[in-house]
This record gives sequence, C-alpha cells and structure tokens, in this order.
Amino acid sequence: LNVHGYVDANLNASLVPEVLAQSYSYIVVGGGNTGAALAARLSEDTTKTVLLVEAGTSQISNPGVSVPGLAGSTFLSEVDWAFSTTPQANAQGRSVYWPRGKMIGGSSGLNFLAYTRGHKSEYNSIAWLSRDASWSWRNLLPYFKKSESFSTPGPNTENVTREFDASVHGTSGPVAVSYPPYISEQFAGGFFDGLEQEGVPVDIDLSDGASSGVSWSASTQSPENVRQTSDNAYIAPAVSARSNLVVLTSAMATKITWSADKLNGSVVASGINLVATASNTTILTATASSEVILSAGSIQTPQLLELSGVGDSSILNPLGISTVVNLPGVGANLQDHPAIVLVQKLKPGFVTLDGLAGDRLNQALADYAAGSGILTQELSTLAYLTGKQFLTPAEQKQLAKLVLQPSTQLPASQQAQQLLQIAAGAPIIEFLPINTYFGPSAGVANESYISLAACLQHSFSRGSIHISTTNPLTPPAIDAAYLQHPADRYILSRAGKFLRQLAVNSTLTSFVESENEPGLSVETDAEWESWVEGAVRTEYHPVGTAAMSLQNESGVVNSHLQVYGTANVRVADLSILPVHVSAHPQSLAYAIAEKAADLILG
Ligand SMILES: Cc1cc2nc3c(=O)[nH]c(=O)nc-3n(C[C@H](O)[C@H](O)[C@H](O)COP(=O)(O)OP(=O)(O)OC[C@H]3O[C@@H](n4cnc5c(N)ncnc54)[C@H](O)[C@@H]3O)c2cc1C
Repeated sequence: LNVHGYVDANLNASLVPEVLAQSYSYIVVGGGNTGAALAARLSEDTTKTVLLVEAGTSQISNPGVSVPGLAGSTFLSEVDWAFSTTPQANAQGRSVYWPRGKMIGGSSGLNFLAYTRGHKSEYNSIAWLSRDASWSWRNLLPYFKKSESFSTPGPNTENVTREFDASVHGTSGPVAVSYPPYISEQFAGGFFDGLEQEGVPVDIDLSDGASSGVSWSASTQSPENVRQTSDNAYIAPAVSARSNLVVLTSAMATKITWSADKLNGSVVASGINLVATASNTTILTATASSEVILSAGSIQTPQLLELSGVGDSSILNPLGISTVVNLPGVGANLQDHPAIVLVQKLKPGFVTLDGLAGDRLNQALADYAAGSGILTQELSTLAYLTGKQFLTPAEQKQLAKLVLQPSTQLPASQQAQQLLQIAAGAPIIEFLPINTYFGPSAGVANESYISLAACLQHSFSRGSIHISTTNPLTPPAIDAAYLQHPADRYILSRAGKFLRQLAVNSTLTSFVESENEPGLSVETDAEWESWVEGAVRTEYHPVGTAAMSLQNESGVVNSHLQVYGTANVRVADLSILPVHVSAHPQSLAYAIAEKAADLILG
C-alpha cells in the first residue's frame, strides 16, 4: 500500500483521500478487543490488504489505560462511549451506565484486566446452538492458547502460592497474561480465606474450563505490569512489521455499502461509508474487494447492521430504511452479567484505592514504577460458584423450579442449554472483591472500603439493542431487560444475603467495620429482592446481539461468522455468542479473533 500504518482521520486529514483511494481485501470495522487482533492476524497474509476503521485513537501511552490499578479512571472520558440503558422496567425505572472502550483495543483498554475462561459445558452449548463442533471447548482451547503468553506467578505481597495448570496456557502468543505482584490483605486473608472457611473449594486455575470455587485471577498485564490491549499486543507490532495494513483512527463507520448485483441470491458488500469524528458530516467511502467484517462490539455491531438495512423489517421500515436482508435476530437476544455490589466499610489501617490523590497517588505511582504496590493490581481474587456452593438446600429447590419457567423472550433451545450447563456443574454466580468504594454514590472522605460484587453468569432474561433513528451518531436503545426472569432476581438476592454473611461471619470480619450498602435495614427475602431491583447494574459483559445460531432460531451469523443473506459480511466480536459464558470474556474475544482469522484466510 502507498499509505500504510496509523492514519488519524482528524489529524492527518490530508492523507485520508489517499487511504480511501486504495481498495482493500478486508475492511474490519471496529478496532476493539476482537477487531484489532483480527486485523493484525489478517495482515500476516501479505498477499492481502487490510483496512481497520476505528472511531477512537491509539492510547498506548495513556497511563489511565496502561497502569492496571488506574482502570476505571478513564470512565466518562473521551475513551469511553459512556452508553446508558433505557429505563429498566424491573429495576425501578432506572437507566444503567454502560461504559465501553473507544480506542484501538476497545474495551480491552477500559476493562479490569481479569483473565478467565468459562466452563467447558458453555462452549459446548455454543457449538450445539451453532451446529458446529469446532466451537466446543476442546476445539476452541488451541485458539485461547494461540493468543496468550502466560507467565508463571512470581513473588507477591502476601506470600500466596498461586498454582496453575500449565497445560491450558499458551506461552508464545501476543497477549501477556500474568499475576499481579500485589495482593491486598483484605482480598487474601479476608475474601479468599473467608470463602474457604465457608466450605468453598479452591480452584487452582480459572482458565481450565472447569471453574468452580475461589481462585487467584490471572490478569492481562505483562510481567512488568503494563496492561495488554489488542493495540499494544497485536496492532502496534503488526503496523511496524508490514505495509499491507492501514489503521484509520478517529473514523466512524456509518453503514455498509452494497453492490448492485447479488451473488447466488445473497447481497454483496462493496465497502463502508464512514465519517471523520471531527467533522461528522462529510460521508466518505472505503472499498473492499473481498469482505467486510464487523467488530464494533455487542452494542454497535447490531446498530451498524440495522443502519445498513440488515435486521427486522418491522423495525427498519418505519424508520424509512429499506430492508436489504430481513433478519429478526439482529439486536435481539441481548444477555449481560447483571451485578449487585455490597459495600463494606473497612476498619482503619487497610490500603485501598479510596481517595488516592495528592501525595498518596504520587507515592503509589513511584511504587508502580518500581514494580510494586497497589497500582500493579486490579482484580486478583475471584470466585465462581454453583448453586450448591452458596444456596441452602431449600433455596436450591426453589431455584430448580424457577429456572424451568418459560418466558416469551427466552428461546427454548437456549433455556435447555442453560439447564444442561447447570447440570454439568457450570457456575451460576461470580463473587469478586473490589478494592474501593464501588457503590452508587461516593464513599466518605478518609474512609476505606471493600466492595463485594455478585454477578449473575447465566441470565434467563433477554434484552435487545435497536436503532431508534437513522442517525448513526445517535446511540441505539439498549434494553438490558434486567430481572425480566424471576430466576435472575432470586439468584442475585440470595447472593447478596450470602455475601453479607461472609462479611460478618468469616475471616473477612476482622477487616470489616460496618455495612454501607445495602445497610442492615435490608433483612427479609422481600427486602433483599426489592434492594436488588434498585441496585442491579452491569458487570460490563453484554453479548448475544448477532447470535451464531440457525437462522430460524433467531441467528444472525452462521458458524463461519457469515451474516445470513450476505455473500461477504461477517461479524467477529462478542455479539456472536448465542449464550453467555461464566467468565470475564476478553479471553474469548481474543480466541474469536484467532479463529475468525483462520476461517477467513483459510
Ligand atoms: C468497564 C469494563 C470492565 C471490564 N472488565 C473485564 C475484565 O476484567 N476482564 C474481561 O475479560 N472482560 C472485561 N470486560 C469485558 C470485555 O472487555 C469486553 O467484553 C470485550 O473487550 C469486548 O470486546 P469486543 O471486541 O466485542 O468489543 P470492543 O472491545 O468494545 O470493541 C468495539 C470497538 O469498535 C469501535 N467501534 C464501535 N462502533 C464503531 C463504528 N461505527 N466505527 C468505528 N469503530 C467503531 C469501538 O470504539 C471499539 O473500539 C469489561 C468491560 C468493561 C467496559
């Protein structure tokens, strides 16, 4: 390519006509967790040319991105799309804030770095729902490993021995995965030991496809404690190695363009329209000779499909968009990991991120530069539990009845798979401690907190994401459908009760002074359920809005990630999951990128 490497549509506007004059084998839309990794892999075939289009910019040198303990500090900044849900019918009419990464690396640059994988039964469900065994746990594992460069745990602040299963880790992939050297004492001696005291087993490795119990979480950070994103791990090295890749930043795709002719009855994409984010008005066009791949994430991939005329015609036609492919599954099937957060005030003397400013922040940054201290850690201690591991026998019985309840939004085939996963021992809840006040308001100055999150791993509710206007700059309407199914409310409220018990009745008790949220006025089951309605929020893991399923089961893509009814459009991001996994899903975004590259180049 005459022009290659990073080109910013705002800063290098004079280069843009030349970039767009070139035709590309592949256009990848969205340089996020999946898209940037995929574009880098596609460019390894130097007979092909690749254009990656990303609305944000590269943030490799932004400390809010690179320093693990500063995760969260970039919320509501220019690298966060800062979406909100629609008012939630079963959550007291509240809109819930949904951060998403807007940068090369996407949400891999905004997330909390935890690196885990789900239960093997969940990948087997994905394989079953897509009718393709290549998506099973056994067949996906090589792709997880291909993306990973795992380091064995080094010494740490609490002298904790962290075991692992070397057989499930890759050691020569682009993404460095390691364990932070710092572990908070309230995480180790409080949360971890407390759960063990409650009879929860220790799980040595949350990447082995059999998560069950409390564990030390690996983290997408290098042994030097620099956050890994698909920018510094994949794209930056690809840009410096090859001249067949353009990374066009500050450029927002607005729709797919279509050829006049069809191929075997399927519509053919000719490229995309886009705008430079500074101008937003001049519509530009990029041309693809082979394929257009959407990797804009679970929120904006369905938005782009609908803007391009691919979706439910009863949604598109009233907006004046002519239907190119009538595909009712687009934007349907939204699944999140809904979460609640209890906040416990700590006794004096424990180190947290609360009020980290001024001299304390400077000291923490100096410690970080020396490879130690609280900023080298983000999430480090997690627990994934089955119902049996945290519910009483009576509660288990009640839940067993609730999960059988049908719902009009929940496809029977997915409900059946979720029941099979439970039977196979897949965790239904995740508990995780957060080293700061993480409640709805703000902590009190000079106080320190531990927040205890409970995150539902297999929601039985199904929401949707649809456009409400033809303006591509208007965010789509996100209906998370929190607590739509009674099983979701039941699990979260019982999880809240369990976490309170942990705080008052285990080794955690020696760290905790008092409960801030919900507060001891919440006591009965009914009070817990009503508190959950007012508190439910996101674990930031939406998936499912371009599901890989049969077309007559609300599918959007087939098992080769091709959008039904199109000859050359694929989706590669987490929107393709027909059902969720009990994991922090960035590991799967990388595995999808690796597999998609093989599918496309193969
Ligand atoms: C706050 C937060 C914390 C999280 N914590 C963890 C964690 O600890 N561990 C974990 O495993 N997962 C975590 N996650 C989830 C995980 O990061 C995401 O699920 C994953 O990164 C999603 O990958 P993706 O490729 O599907 O989408 P994204 O990474 O979001 O990528 C989408 C990209 O497309 C771009 N884009 C969108 N629309 C357009 C357009 N029209 N034109 C051009 N570009 C466009 C976006 O700017 C973005 O870069 C967290 C997420 C968040 C937000």
